[in-house]
Amino acid sequence: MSRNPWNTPQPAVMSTPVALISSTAFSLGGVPASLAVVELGLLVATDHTEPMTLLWADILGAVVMENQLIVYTCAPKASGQRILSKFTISSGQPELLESFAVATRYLARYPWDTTRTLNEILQTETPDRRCLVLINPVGGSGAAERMFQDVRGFFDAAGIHIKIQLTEHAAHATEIAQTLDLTAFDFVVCVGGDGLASEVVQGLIRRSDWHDAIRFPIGLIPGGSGNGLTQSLTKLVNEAFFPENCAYLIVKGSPQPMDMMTARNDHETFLSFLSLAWAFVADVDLESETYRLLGGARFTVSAVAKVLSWKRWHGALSYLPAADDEPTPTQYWDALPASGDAPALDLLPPLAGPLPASWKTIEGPFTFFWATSAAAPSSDCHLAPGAHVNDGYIHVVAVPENLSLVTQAKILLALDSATHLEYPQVVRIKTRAYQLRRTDTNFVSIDGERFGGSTIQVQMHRGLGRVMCLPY
Ligand SMILES: Nc1ncnc2c1ncn2[C@@H]1O[C@H](COP(=O)(O)OP(=O)(O)OP(=O)(O)O)[C@@H](O)[C@H]1O
Repeated sequence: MSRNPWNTPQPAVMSTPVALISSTAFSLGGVPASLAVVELGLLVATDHTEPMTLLWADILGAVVMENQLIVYTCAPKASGQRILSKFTISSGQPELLESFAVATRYLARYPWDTTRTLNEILQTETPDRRCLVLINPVGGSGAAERMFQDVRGFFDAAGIHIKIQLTEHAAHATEIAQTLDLTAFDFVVCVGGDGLASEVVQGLIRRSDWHDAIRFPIGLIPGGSGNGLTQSLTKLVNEAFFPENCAYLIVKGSPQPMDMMTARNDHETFLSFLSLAWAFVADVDLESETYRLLGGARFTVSAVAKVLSWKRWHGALSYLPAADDEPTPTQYWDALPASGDAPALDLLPPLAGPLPASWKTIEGPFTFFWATSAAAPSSDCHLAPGAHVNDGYIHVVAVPENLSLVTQAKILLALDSATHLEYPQVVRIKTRAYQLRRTDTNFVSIDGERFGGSTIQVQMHRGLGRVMCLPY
């Protein structure tokens, strides 16, 4: 169950609301109206209509224009998609309008707290926020720029100042993140796929101030072909998966801890926030580049070609098993001081050395291997139901055996509905550190990016980074 305070079911109308401020000096559509700031939202009433409540959960902000209070809301439609709309109410009393606007902006941003007095709220101008918006113009089907224009209103309504920058080439987002003045913005928004966000993460972790930089909050709008993190986040807080809802999570949200993993081979390290795919999935992901002109269909075409190729991947998975009764992993920053050149790798054995006695090993051949920190490493694949972006665990889903063409196809098709776990050939493992030793020389795919090496080790760091989201 989500602990998100905004998402608890709320009645549209309060029966006995206690008002923080209320006034009858308003008019709505030319008829006298009353407006009250109550626990659930703004309560509006006229003599001619049923009272209605604009919920704080849906309100993004408010401004005063001439003699009007304009409240921006984004209640979801039946499909769950949030739609930006304006509610306007008039009054001839400018100070009253301003009081309601200040209180609305405050309560739209911070959940109701009875310890704050009206005076405190009215004297606290909610600070504006600033964000850098990075857009990958070639991500997915190339529609990221237009997609951001469609959701930009959510940022404006919430009073967030934005600076837009289009990425001009591969690795541009890494360069930007490496030199970004972290004091100039409150967070960065990536409009693209997981690959764009991954580039930002690589830039942040390569800085000399990495221990501050890696906690710089990242928001995501799904404008790529692989949008696993946004899919996983929306699921966690019971939001529908639409670009508007992802914008809502950013503007109504605050920085939330996000697990990250260090992957290493014998010559480099890579910081991942989502997943490592090897075998079938990695080959399909990386080879689908060849079919980019086909848009989203490129993955299907690439997958069919790969199933028919009858390829198998040889190697061994070794991992630190998680005991059922082990204590919850400690958040990285609670356990370790901000020191060293990079996140500490205390759970991994030397790359060429023997494995710890407590580790287990599964030998291949592997047909399927995907390790994820979130439930959905890709928007249409519910790989590890129940996995949480801040549970401190890596969830490995693998098939360490040969499969018939038919069973392989059935398991792949079952990923969408998470029924793949019902197949006895599918193994699910929970771990904080693992090693993959393999004979093939293909790249694995980490958050959509290529990574090589015959031996790859991965360690989880619980809550190392931060993502903009509603509390989860
Ligand atoms: N202007 C650009 N020109 C070419 N490549 C770019 C540009 N901007 C970003 N990229 C590259 O695009 C890659 C993929 O981006 P992104 O994840 O946003 O989209 P995607 O369609 O989901 O990608 P993927 O190919 O991983 O499925 C990034 O890793 C980045 O290197």
